[in-house]
This record gives sequence, C-alpha cells and structure tokens, in this order.
Amino acid sequence: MDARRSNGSSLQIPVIDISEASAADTAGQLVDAVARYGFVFVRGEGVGFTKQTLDNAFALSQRFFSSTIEEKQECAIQANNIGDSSPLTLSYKIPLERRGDFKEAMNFGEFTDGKAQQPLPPSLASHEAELYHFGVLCHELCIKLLRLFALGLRIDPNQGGKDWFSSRHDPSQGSSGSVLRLLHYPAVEMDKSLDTTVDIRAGAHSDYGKRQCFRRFKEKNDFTKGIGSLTLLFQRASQPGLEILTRSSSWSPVPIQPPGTEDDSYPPILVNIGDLMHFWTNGLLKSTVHRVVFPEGESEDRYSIAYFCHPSDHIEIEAVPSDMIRDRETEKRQQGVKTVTAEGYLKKRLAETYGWGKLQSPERD
Ligand SMILES: O=C(O)CCC(=O)C(=O)O
Ligand SMILES: [Fe+2]
Repeated sequence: MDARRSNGSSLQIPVIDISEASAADTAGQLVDAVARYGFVFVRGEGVGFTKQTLDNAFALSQRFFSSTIEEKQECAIQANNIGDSSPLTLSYKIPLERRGDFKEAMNFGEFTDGKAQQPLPPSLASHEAELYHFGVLCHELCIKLLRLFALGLRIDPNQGGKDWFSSRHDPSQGSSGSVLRLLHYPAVEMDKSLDTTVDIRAGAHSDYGKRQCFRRFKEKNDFTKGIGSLTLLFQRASQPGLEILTRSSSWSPVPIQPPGTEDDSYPPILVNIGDLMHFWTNGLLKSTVHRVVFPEGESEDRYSIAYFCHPSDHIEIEAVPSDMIRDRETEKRQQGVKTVTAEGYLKKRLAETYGWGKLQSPERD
C-alpha cells in the first residue's frame, strides 16, 4: 500500500445529536461509533456552541496567524524554555514521516480565574476573555461526552457510574494538561518544490499529548500521566484534508459536512478518542491514527481548532469498572491477543517521536 495515498472514499462516521432527551440511546450510539472509528461527529444544541462563537474563534485564529513573524517568535521563544511548564508553542508536533509539518500551531494551556497562565501574543492580548470562554465551552462539551461514554459503557454505579470519567476531568480537582490549539495550514504554491506524495500538512499521529509525557518521563520516569483522553476538532466548511487510518490500513478522508448536515449553520464538531481513553477502555474505544494532507490541485489556507482534554494531573490510570471492558479483557486473553500497556505503548511512541527507535504505526488490536 502507498501510505501517502487516500482510498478516496469518505468514511461513514456517525453524526449524533447530543441534545436528545433519551441519553441512554445517545450514549450507546456514541460508544458504538468510537468503538468502530475512534471518531464521531456531534451536533445540535447540546454541543453548546453558537455559530457566532465559532466564527469569532476562527477570526481570532486568523488574526494571530496573520500577525508578524516577530510577534509569533516572541511567543515561541518564551514557550520553548527547557522545562518550562507553559504549553504555548509553535508547531511542536513531530510527524512520524519526519518531514516538517506544513503548519503553524498556537497552544493555550489552562486559564486560572479567567487569566491565561502564559504570555499572550499582542494580537490576542485583548481577547483573553473570549479565549477563556471558548476553552470553557470546550471543556463543558467534553464533560458531557465523558458522562455519555460512561453511561454507554455501563460503568458500575457503585464505583462512579456515569461520573467515572468526568470526575477525573474536574478542574476543581487540580490542574491538567488540557490544551486549546489554534492551527493554520498555510496555502503553499503547488510547484515542483512541494511533493504531495511526501509533504504533508500534519503527519500521521494519534492524540497522546507527547510533550507532557516527555517532560514527565524526564522528570519522574512516569509514563502513565499527561495523556489526552478526548479531542474536539472544529473544522471550516470547504477546508478538507483530515484523513484517518482505517482498519484495512488505508487512508480515508473525513468529510467536513457529512450527509444530512449540509444545512447546519456550522460543520458538526468532530470528536476523537485520545490514547488515554484507549487504555482506559482496553482498546474498546479506539485512538485512531490520523493526518492532514494537502488538497489536490491548488492549496488554500486551512484553519482548524482542536481542544485536547486531559484528566487532572494527579489521576492514576486504572481499569474502568465496566463489565464491557472486563469481558473484553477475558475475550482477548482467550484469543491469545497481546494487550499493550500504557507504559509499553508510550515508551514506544516516545522512542518513535524522539528518534530512539524505528518508525511504525502504533499497535492496534
Ligand atoms: O487540523 C486538523 O484537522 C487535525 C489536527 C490534529 O489532528 C492535531 O492537532 O492533533
Ligand atoms: Fe490529532
């Protein structure tokens, strides 16, 4: 297989309205969708975003990315101090392909009492409240989704039930590695210096929060912390490029406005499972490898916004108390399937990222 080429056929990723009253049904549908694809679209009033809020957030993003290189570098330098806990950086994701990503990224860590805990770039300094508000809406949506996942997984009510995941992501319990990221993939002239069979806008990866893992690994030799559980992805109409690696190891484009959502005032929000949910659920919910490619023909600017939701820093990884997950463990053992531990998996990913080993796709069951 040519890993660079997509099979061209969009996946039928389910679109779920999370405003509906029958939460149990919704929860079951969500779990089924991410057990299959690792991705699901959510829409409806339940998502908590208005068109205006999303338009404003993308306007801020454009404002930042069109600011001068000096202004951007100012942020990058402050963030890149070794050992700095500031999550602000420019384009830190290292692609598995090892050819630089054709993208810029601006990360915001958690806010305290509505205030950013990092220097804001001049272009955004007067928009702190909007950025904070956007991050709050993202986190609230994640909490809602985490409750639905817990419900769909039928987590034992005596051991946390529907609050099992959400209580581990409660900001009042302490800080977390959650990050709001603005992304910009600049238009690039499609001349012969760009080779779209090699060059890529965002290299293949699953969402695992390696920066935090790396830092903690260095400091505490602790692999099990700083892993993202859920990602929200906001895309713009007519700015495609996201692809996911299917079970048959081919790349499939993810539609921006899947069938039935063409008349929505903004594209449905894409949710994907991070590596932590994958571990927590013993691979029942899938953390799927994805990437962003250049479009065919002329490239245009592409903007997206991602929210990486992490549990509180002190949370330990332990088995989710659900029969669905316990049964799965037994089933796998009976089939002689090798399970991957959080530590083993992260060691492997860090080795890949930082050049300590050979590149390969993450293990999948
Ligand atoms: O921009 C996109 O569509 C995807 C971004 C992404 O996967 C990431 O930043 O982890
Ligand atoms: Fe991602």
